[in-house]
Amino acid sequence: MSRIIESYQEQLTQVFPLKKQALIHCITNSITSESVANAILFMGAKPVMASDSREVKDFLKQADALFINLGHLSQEQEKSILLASDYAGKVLCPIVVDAVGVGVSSLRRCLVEELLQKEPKIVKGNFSEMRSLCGLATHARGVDGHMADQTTEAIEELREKFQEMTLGYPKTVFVATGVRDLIVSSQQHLLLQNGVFALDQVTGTGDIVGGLMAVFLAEGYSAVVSAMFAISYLNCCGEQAFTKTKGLYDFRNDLFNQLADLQKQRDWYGAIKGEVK
Ligand SMILES: Nc1ncnc2c1ncn2[C@@H]1O[C@H](COP(=O)(O)OP(=O)(O)OP(=O)(O)O)[C@@H](O)[C@H]1O
Ligand SMILES: Cc1ncsc1CCO
Ligand SMILES: [Mg+2]
Repeated sequence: MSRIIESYQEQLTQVFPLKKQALIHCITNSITSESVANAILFMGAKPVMASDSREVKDFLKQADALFINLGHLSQEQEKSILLASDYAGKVLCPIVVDAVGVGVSSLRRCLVEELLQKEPKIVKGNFSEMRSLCGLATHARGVDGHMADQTTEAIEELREKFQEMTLGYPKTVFVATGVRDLIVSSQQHLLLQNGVFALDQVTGTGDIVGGLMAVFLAEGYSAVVSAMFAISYLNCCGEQAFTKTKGLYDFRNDLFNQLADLQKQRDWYGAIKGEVK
């Protein structure tokens, strides 16, 4: 049994089926919006994708968590993101920020820095995005993570930077995704090891995992546990899908089937691999 399972076994055995049909307000990119919405639905929660600044507060009043994804930023979306994050901060609605493309655009970087002031529960991105956010050298190109930013040395360097970040932002958990996945809070850090390469080849898997983190926050789990559940569940679904399918599009479809189905197996978490420190 892995250290991760040992440490979180009680919560892992009880997480599914989800206890409330949480409403997740997503301000996300139009490229993968449908994937994020269906992933949230297939998990057993409810998505709403509302991003017009004139109505964002009305939707947020009903929401149990807010997912902000910078993937397809526009002036109007920036306005909505700032309004929504202000309001969520006031009503204590948990926020996940997906810092898509932050390594490439200073506009996005400034926005993430502003969002950090709103005390989001989780700020995530792939290794290239998160290294860049922390001021480390990066091979960030477009919105994809680069393998050179995920070597053991690069991961260790980022872990130290994340720990520094938690001194300034103690209420935020920092997460980097890729072949391995790093989760760092002011108290502890986790390094997860599940998943398959096909998850990197299908667009939006990072966006989905951000939406799933918001689902678990809405269910009342801590930020570390929510990040771990989201990544581990998606990656176990990916492993299952990969064994069954031939082409990438079949893989993508079966990944969604698995999101709905794997949770029905009591021992779904048995394949989780990783370390806790
Ligand atoms: N090569 C890989 N091996 C195993 N798991 C992977 C691999 N690449 C990505 N993953 C998993 O896929 C999910 C998405 O991570 P990734 O780093 O690709 O996000 P991303 O770059 O933000 O994706 P996108 O921009 O397409 O939404 C995570 O759960 C991660 O653990
Ligand atoms: C391809 C792409 N471009 C901006 S966001 C996005 C989806 C992955 O986040
Ligand atoms: Mg991403």
